[in-house]
Amino acid sequence: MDSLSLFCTGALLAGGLYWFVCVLGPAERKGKRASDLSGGSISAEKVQDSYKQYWSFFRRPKEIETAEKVPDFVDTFYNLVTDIYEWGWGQSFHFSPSIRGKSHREATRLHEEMAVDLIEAKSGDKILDVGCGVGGPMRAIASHSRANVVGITINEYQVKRAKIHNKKAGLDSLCDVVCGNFLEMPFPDNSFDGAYSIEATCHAPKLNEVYAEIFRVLKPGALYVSYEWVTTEKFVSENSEHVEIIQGIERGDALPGLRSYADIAETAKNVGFEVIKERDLAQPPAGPWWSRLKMGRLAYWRNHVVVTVLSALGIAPKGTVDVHEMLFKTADFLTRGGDTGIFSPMHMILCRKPKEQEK
Ligand SMILES: C=C(CC[C@@H](C)[C@H]1CC[C@H]2C3=CC[C@H]4[C@H](C)[C@@H](O)CC[C@]4(C)[C@H]3CC[C@]12C)C(C)C
Ligand SMILES: C[S@@+](CC[C@H](N)C(=O)[O-])C[C@H]1O[C@@H](n2cnc3c(N)ncnc32)[C@H](O)[C@@H]1O
Repeated sequence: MDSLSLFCTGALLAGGLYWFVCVLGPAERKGKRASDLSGGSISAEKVQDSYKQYWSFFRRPKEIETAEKVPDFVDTFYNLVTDIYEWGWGQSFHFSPSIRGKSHREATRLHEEMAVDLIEAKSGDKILDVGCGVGGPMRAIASHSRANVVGITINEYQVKRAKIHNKKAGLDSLCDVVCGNFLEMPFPDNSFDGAYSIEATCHAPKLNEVYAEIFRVLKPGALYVSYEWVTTEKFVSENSEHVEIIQGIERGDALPGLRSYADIAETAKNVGFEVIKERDLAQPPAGPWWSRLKMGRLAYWRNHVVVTVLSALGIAPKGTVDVHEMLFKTADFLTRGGDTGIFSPMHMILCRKPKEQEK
């Protein structure tokens, strides 16, 4: 081969690789590129070991007895997955019912706006986002209501990402983000006009602990809405397929054990809330929340090739392939959870902190 054809072949290969990674790579075109995938706050050389530690901790979620270690492992989980989530899903780390004629982006936004409408947030209010991720919902909610939103996440890397996004969106005057544990929040009693949590409190080993903490920081009369991950009334604990699906969801999503839908309102009442509304938003007429996952299978396969190539080239940290493979399998368990109807990621509960507190 002469040098000109060698050059042309090389240029074609490089162009093809660029197109595969940078053009096709970002499935949702939301700012993260495949070539930027990192282990969050974990240094590149420690990603593989951290993944192994995570996996051995969450392999058997029901057997986790060391509840106090959960937040640290949840933090590790989000260091490992945050970039992949942003790259392949977007800035809102949750599901939403699919809506005929609307894009995923629009359906996501409507699901987020519903939360803030339920808690009647208005301009000037101070609203708490419990487990805020990189702030997709926070930005939608702040621009919809003009309320001031303060988000809390256990993961320092997410704080950094959320602040960058807030600034880019011109919403940094309405949105603030702090790093902390939602089981011991760094906020005074009675300091928020409202609160919401979107698919986040499922990471708490004990739901009553996080609900009690939210109750503490809310002003009397304030509303709180949560979209909870639950097993539904269709889940049968003696059915081995059901158990396999639920355990698959737990270990691939850093969950210390999924709760039954029947426990949610009871827990809220036990910490002092009045329960105003409770509804599984996944129930008809809602379109399936898992159709987006199902439709994405081909893209996830392509993503896996991209991640494998980048990891082999030393661009993505070693271990990214394992993390991606875990997510690939988790997507399948979640889809099966949706198809069988035994699992819902959007069991909605709306609560009020009573105006007059009993002494
Ligand atoms: C609420 C939580 C997260 C919910 C979802 C946002 C995520 C659950 C599973 C994730 C994904 C699975 C497959 C990935 C795919 C293999 C990859 O190529 C691109 C990213 C995924 C689509 C990823 C995106 C986010 C999820 C859908 C939990 C953690 C409580
Ligand atoms: C699936 S993400 C959802 C993020 C966001 N609500 C959204 O919908 O985009 C769950 C979030 O809960 C946070 N989280 C989990 N356990 C936490 C804890 N103990 N304290 C604070 N945040 C926590 C994670 O860091 C992450 O930001």
